[in-house]
Amino acid sequence: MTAQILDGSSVATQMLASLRSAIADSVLHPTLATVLVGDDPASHTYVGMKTRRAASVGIATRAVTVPASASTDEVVQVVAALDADPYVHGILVQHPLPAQVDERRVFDTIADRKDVDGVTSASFASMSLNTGGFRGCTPGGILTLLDHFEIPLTGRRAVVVGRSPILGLPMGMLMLARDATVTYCHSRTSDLAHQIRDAEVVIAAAGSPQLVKADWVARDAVVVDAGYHPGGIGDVEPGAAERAGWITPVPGGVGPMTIATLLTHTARAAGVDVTPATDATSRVRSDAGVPGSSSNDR
Ligand SMILES: NC(=O)C1=CN([C@@H]2O[C@H](COP(=O)(O)OP(=O)(O)OC[C@H]3O[C@@H](n4cnc5c(N)ncnc54)[C@H](OP(=O)(O)O)[C@@H]3O)[C@@H](O)[C@H]2O)C=CC1
Ligand SMILES: Nc1nc(=O)c2c([nH]1)NC[C@@H]1CN(c3ccc(C(=O)N[C@@H](CCC(=O)O)C(=O)O)cc3)C=[N+]21
Repeated sequence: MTAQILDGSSVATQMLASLRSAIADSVLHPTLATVLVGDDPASHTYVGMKTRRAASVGIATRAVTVPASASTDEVVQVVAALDADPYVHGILVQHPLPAQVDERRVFDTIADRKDVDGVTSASFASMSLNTGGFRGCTPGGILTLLDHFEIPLTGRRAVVVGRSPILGLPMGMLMLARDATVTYCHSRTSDLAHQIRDAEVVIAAAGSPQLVKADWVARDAVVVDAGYHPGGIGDVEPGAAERAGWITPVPGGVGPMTIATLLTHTARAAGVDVTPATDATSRVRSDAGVPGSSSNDR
């Protein structure tokens, strides 16, 4: 049996279609500012993808680039100016920033109402405490995807591989808020294979190509591969699809959901009424039904 596909591309396309009509029906002109520090080619590619996708739904973008040699204060000033600009509704500061820049200070300069990427300390607290605000785009997009396919989380053993502040850490907190039993693995975890063999839900977000081996994956597990490496390679070995119950493809899984979530948040930050049906990111519901008991063959 091969896994069923958590098709992020198709869900993202539906979200973008609803977004496009909601924006067209409004008098508002949502604008997203992207801040790119340095000249990392991959980061330019991501920002380019976001810009094109934004244009396709009627969201304007303003791309700000800052030299790779910039200090923390210089980047903070750029973000503060965007905070003060009434024509900018959302701000995305592309991660990672150069080593000399204090990423946390830069993120925390973003005003809460403009934090459409969900990266500030305040947004992290809201995600953890379930008190509103914008979710992180990648973790929020993953949760929307799991909800779309009605994957239950309540009571399930979920393992997150990675604990970065924009992805792994908030992902685990969101699943905890949904009553999963969450375990974090990271670079100092000594028994990664064992942890994954025991997991009913695996979120791979380590940034290490094919780190998660196919034969670690439990039968019928839900596998979300957030890794994204050149050549369409994820953090999970492709053979995992032979064992998992559900799996995200790379490409076509988490990536498109991240962008659709970012753009939905941007429209909402501008005041566009994006109905909950098109966006589960603002909705917190309790899981219907009983968690599936996936049989581990160890
Ligand atoms: N598709 C999308 O929309 C997005 C995809 N990504 C992708 O997700 C991946 C992770 O991104 P990001 O969180 O920003 O990355 P970071 O490099 O910031 O964090 C990686 C995390 O993985 C952990 N880790 C690294 N190596 C191992 C290992 N061998 N075993 C266990 N844990 C490990 C690290 O542990 P420690 O804390 O101990 O250092 C760290 O917590 C990347 O491939 C990135 O490209 C990211 C954002 C969006
Ligand atoms: N502050 C911040 N927020 C981010 O959300 C963020 C970031 N920094 N830094 C970099 C990572 C990476 N990232 C991706 C988004 C979409 C795809 C995506 O759509 N990928 C397509 C592939 C498209 C193609 O290959 O042409 C897919 O997976 O199907 C990939 C990667 C967001 N990131």
